[in-house]
Amino acid sequence: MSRPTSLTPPPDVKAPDPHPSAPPPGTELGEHYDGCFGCGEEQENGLRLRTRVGEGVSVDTEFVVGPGHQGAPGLAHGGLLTCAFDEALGMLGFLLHTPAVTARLETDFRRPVPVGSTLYIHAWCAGVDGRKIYAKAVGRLDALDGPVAVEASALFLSVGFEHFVEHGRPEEVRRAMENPDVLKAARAFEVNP
Ligand SMILES: CCCCCCCCCCCCCC(=O)SCCNC(=O)CCNC(=O)[C@H](O)C(C)(C)COP(=O)(O)OP(=O)(O)OC[C@H]1O[C@@H](n2cnc3c(N)ncnc32)[C@H](O)[C@@H]1OP(=O)(O)O
Repeated sequence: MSRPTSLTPPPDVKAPDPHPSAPPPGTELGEHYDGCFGCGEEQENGLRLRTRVGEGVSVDTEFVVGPGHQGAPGLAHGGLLTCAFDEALGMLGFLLHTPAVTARLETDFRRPVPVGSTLYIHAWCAGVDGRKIYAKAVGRLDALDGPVAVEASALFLSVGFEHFVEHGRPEEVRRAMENPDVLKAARAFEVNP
């Protein structure tokens, strides 16, 4: 089946406000699940990214590129850079108060990202149209106003928590639901849409 390719919201769609219960700017959003490759503390080989809430529906994520993230010698692997962007963009759902999954993600690599550098990723929501969440992100090298190295555009789709329960391997889903923080987040989304 052919899919629309546009990652731009329809012209009448405006950037949304954060949900009233969204944490204020400056708040560090913890890991959403300890086994997550992007942010989980228990994921041995993961990126362990940390994300802070920005103004409006936006977040800031830092990716410190280490020797374990190489593609070419001394340079970050493009797939891992895309992963860091997916993680940052995925966190926007928490400010909109809806669990959401990536449907489409396009990454533009503008400059090589060397090992030892920090990528400052700023991600924001450009619009919400029904279940569709249009999001953008830019990653700058070594400073908040550093040169642009990577840009991304994405379409996320809001899903219910049943998406994860139905599709995830039962062992991990069960273990995640035993974590009071995950359970609390799931309940908050369910009772306070
Ligand atoms: C228990 C622990 C919980 C922890 C929670 C943590 C959450 C955070 C995790 C964060 C981790 C980081 C993030 C991650 O890594 S998320 C992991 C990577 N993503 C996935 O695994 C998602 C896999 N895909 C799906 O599950 C389904 O395809 C989804 C749910 C996305 C849509 O299937 P669904 O049956 O629901 O919807 P639909 O097919 O009727 O489509 C609806 C509309 O959308 C349009 N459309 C669809 N696809 C595309 C596309 N590719 N391009 C353009 N448009 C697309 C479509 O045309 C239609 O438009 P319209 O005709 O209405 O105009």
